Amino acid sequence: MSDTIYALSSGALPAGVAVIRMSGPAVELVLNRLCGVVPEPRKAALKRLVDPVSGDVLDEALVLYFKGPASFTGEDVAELQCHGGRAVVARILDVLSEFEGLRPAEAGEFTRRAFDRGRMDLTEVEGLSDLIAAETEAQRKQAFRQMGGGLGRLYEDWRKRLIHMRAMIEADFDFADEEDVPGSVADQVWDQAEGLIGEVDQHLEQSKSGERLRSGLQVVLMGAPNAGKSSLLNAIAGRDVAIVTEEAGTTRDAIEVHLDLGGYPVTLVDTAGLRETEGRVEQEGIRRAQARGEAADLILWAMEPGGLAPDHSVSGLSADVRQSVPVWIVRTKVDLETLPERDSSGTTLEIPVSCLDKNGLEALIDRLSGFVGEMISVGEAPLATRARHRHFLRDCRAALHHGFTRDDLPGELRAEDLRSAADALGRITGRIDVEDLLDVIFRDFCIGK
Ligand SMILES: Nc1nc2c(ncn2[C@@H]2O[C@H](COP(=O)(O)OP(=O)(O)OP(=O)(O)O)[C@@H](O)[C@H]2O)c(=O)[nH]1
Repeated sequence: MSDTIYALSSGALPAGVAVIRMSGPAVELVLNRLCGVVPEPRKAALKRLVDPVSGDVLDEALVLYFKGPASFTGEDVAELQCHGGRAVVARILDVLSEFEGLRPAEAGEFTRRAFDRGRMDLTEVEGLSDLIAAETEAQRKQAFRQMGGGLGRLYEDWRKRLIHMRAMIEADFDFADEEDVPGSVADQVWDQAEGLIGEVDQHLEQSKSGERLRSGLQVVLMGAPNAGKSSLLNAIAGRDVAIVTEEAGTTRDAIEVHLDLGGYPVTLVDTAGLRETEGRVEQEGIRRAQARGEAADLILWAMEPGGLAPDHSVSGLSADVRQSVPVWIVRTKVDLETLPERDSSGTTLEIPVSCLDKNGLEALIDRLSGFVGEMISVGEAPLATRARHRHFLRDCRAALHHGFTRDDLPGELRAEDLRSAADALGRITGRIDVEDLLDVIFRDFCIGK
């Protein structure tokens, strides 16, 4: 019999209300001892909680009981909605710890029990984790949809189709008689498999947006020392995040701010100015700046009047980065100069900005929002949101493609490819052989969830 677990499931104390949650076989006994009765399932009951040993009244709380399996974990679950004072919560947790068979829950343990009892598949578990971590509206929507099973249903539908295809081929082996047109069932099946390859490809392509939305876009400020990068970061963030001085080489380590641009998450990164230097700390800062630039979704290259463009700077961007990452030139400190007419034939976008009088700032933020909206265009279709999903989708596609193209192989071997493709999808939803993945997935959860 499993332990009964308990934890404070609500946030930091003190708070108006705190929610203490319990799950496991001893829940009914605990409720009987604490409040003298097990309330009717799913009906809130206002009860005095009493320490069964001393008879002290601990608090007056709303008690909710969910009889398993109709509960979040599938076990008997109770929620004590008590006053959110530190001493109140500490005393109730203390009293719970005295019950035999009760112990504090580990991080993510309630959800892990829900998964183990088949209440949620792995994509739903991940959706729940993302929902708790969501910082912007678009992230919230995506996570909520995934938690509701949208993604899991898509993969389950594909998996069932694959199982059906394999069954058709196997039935064909078993009942083949010599008058049948050879290969006709198999041909139909492999036509369907080809269709599924197309669906997987399309899903993988669209899912780039899903992953970007989950993790946020990286916009990295780069340029020569003193070009005005930190000032720009502060101006866009609307607060003093990075230190600004007249001294070149002020910023050493990368500094991040999280922005919500029209509901989409963006991490804006300030980096050390790029130049040749002997200073070991500054060299390390520049190495980190280059690394952030390589991983960026967009580089904003700050260039002060008379400054150097990325291609001409002493320690500018490598050709590789220039090719793979879009770069916008932000002409900083434009309050100091009259902008010369520039040749508009260049392909790099140039945006004039002054952090002193805020000219051009709004236009820059608007352009950024537009860019982010284009990079993360999510529609209503469920999207893969993790590298883990992509990995197994590629395995699925590879197996299907192998079976589809190798018509020189015996039918049994090709049918095996259908099984491998279905198994790869089963690993995404957790129906198949995922023990090794569980610790990684549940590691991100907080206690009480
Ligand atoms: N006039 C004017 N001065 C600015 C503007 N933006 C920044 N500065 C000044 O330029 C200097 C350098 O600004 P920073 O924002 O620290 O530049 P940085 O590129 O982060 O510098 P490093 O950290 O050394 O790489 C400071 O003295 C700022 O006050 C601007 O829009 N107009």
